[in-house]
Amino acid sequence: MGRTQRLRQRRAPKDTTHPVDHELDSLHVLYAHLNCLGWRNTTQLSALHFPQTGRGLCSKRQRLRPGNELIRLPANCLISIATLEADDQFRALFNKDLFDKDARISFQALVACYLMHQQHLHETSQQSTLGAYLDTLPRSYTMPYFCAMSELQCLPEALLERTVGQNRQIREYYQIIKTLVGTQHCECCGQLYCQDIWTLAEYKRAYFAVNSRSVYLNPRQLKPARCHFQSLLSGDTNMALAPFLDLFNHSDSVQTTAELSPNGKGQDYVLTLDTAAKSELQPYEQLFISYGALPNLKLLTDYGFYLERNAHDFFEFSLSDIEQLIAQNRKLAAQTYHRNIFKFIREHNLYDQMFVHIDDGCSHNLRVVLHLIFKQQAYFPNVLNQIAFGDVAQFDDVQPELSYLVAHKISEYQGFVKALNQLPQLTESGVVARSYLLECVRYLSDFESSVHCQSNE
Ligand SMILES: C[S@@+](CC[C@H](N)C(=O)[O-])C[C@H]1O[C@@H](n2cnc3c(N)ncnc32)[C@H](O)[C@@H]1O
Repeated sequence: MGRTQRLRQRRAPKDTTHPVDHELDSLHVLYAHLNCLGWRNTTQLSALHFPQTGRGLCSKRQRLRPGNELIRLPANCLISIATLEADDQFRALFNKDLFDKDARISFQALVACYLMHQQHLHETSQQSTLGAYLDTLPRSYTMPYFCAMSELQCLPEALLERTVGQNRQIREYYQIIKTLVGTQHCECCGQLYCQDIWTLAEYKRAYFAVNSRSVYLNPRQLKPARCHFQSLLSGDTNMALAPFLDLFNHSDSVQTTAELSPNGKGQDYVLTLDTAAKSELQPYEQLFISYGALPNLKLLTDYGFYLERNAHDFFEFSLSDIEQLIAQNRKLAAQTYHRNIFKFIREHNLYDQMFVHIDDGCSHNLRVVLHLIFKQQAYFPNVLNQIAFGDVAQFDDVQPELSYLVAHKISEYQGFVKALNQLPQLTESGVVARSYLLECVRYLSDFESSVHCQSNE
C-alpha cells in the first residue's frame, strides 16, 4: 500500500464512502473540464457519500471557519443565459418569428431544454461541451411529483396541490416548446425533436434537475445586450446551473452568501460561509450551504428531501381543514355557526397564512379565523376593523379548537402513513414522502405538548 493510500485510509471517517466507480469517473472528468476553464480547487473540495444526505462535499485538507470562501468558480463555468445565447445550434432551434407573447416560458424551462439538447449531443456524437457535467447529474429525483399514482392517492391535499400545480406548469411549457421545436429533425440523427428526443419524460427530469440545482444570479448579470430568447421568456434570467458547486447540500444551521466577484480577468461565482453551528469544520466533515430559509413542504416538493427539526419549518392549515374538523368532531358538529361565516372568511382572504410554529405558537390569521368561526356570537359588522386594529388578546380564547385541529391533522397524517405502508412497494419518492409525513406528525405532536407545557406553567 502506497503512502497516499495509507493516509487516505487513516483520514476518511468511517461513516462516509467514496462515490462508486462510474460516479468517480464522471467527477474526475468534471474536475478536469472545470480546471481547463480556470477553476482552481483552492479549498480542496471533494465529493463523498454521507449517510444522512447522500452525495455531498467536504474539504479533504482544510479546516473551514465562518468568513472563509467555500468555492470560487469562474463565471464561464456556469450554465447561464450567456451560455444559451452563445450556442448557435441551440438558438437555431428556436425560430424567433414563431415566438408568441401569449405563450411564453420561464428561463428555468428554457435551461431544461438546453440540458436535453446537450444530453442528446452527448449521447449521439459525444460532442456536448457539457458531457462531463451531465454525467454527474442524478438519474432520478425524489419529489412527490415522481410518486406512483397509488402513492399520490395516499398524500395530503397540501402536497397534492403543489404537485398538481407543478404538473400543470410543466405541461403548459412543454406544449409551447413542442409548438416551437417539436416538428424539427435533429441534424445528426434525423429524429423528430419532441416526439423522439425531447420527450415529456425527459423534459420532466430536466425541469427538476434545473429546479433543484440552480443558483440565483442578479438578472442583469451575464446577460448579453442582445438576447435572442428575450421575447420567449416570461420572467428574468436570474439563475444558472453551477457544475460541481451544485454538489453542496443544504442545512438550516448555516448561512452562506453567493456573489459574482471580479478576478482581474473576468468574474468568479463565490460562495462564502457566513455562519455555521460550529466554529471550525474539520477535513472530511460535510460542508453545507443554505438554499434559503425554507420550510419542509417547499424542500420536499422542490428538492425532494426534508430536514428533521428544520429551524425554518411551520405547519400550515387550510380552511377546508377546519370544515373537515367540524364535520368529523361530534362536539363541534353539534354547534351552530353563522351561515355565511366561511364565505365571509374567503371573501376577505382571512384564510391566508394560517399556521402553527413550534416556538412562535399559532399565527394571527389562524387565531382570528378560529375565533370568528367558534367564538363570535353576534354578527360582526365591524370585525375587519377589530382584526386590523383591535386588541390581539381578544382572539386568544381558541385553545381547545386549536388542539382539536392539531389532533385532527395528526390523525389524518397517520392515516396517510398507514395507507402508504399498505402498498405492496414504494418508489423512492414514496419513501421520502412517507418520512416527511412522519416528521409532520412529530412536529405537530411537539407543538401540542409545548402548548400544554406552557399552559401548565
Ligand atoms: C444542489 S443538489 C446537492 C447535491 C446532491 N446531493 C447530489 O448528489 O447531486 C440538491 C439535491 O441534494 C439533495 N439534498 C440537498 N440537501 C440535502 C440534505 N440536507 N439532506 C438530504 N438531501 C439533500 C436533494 O436531493 C436536493 O434536490
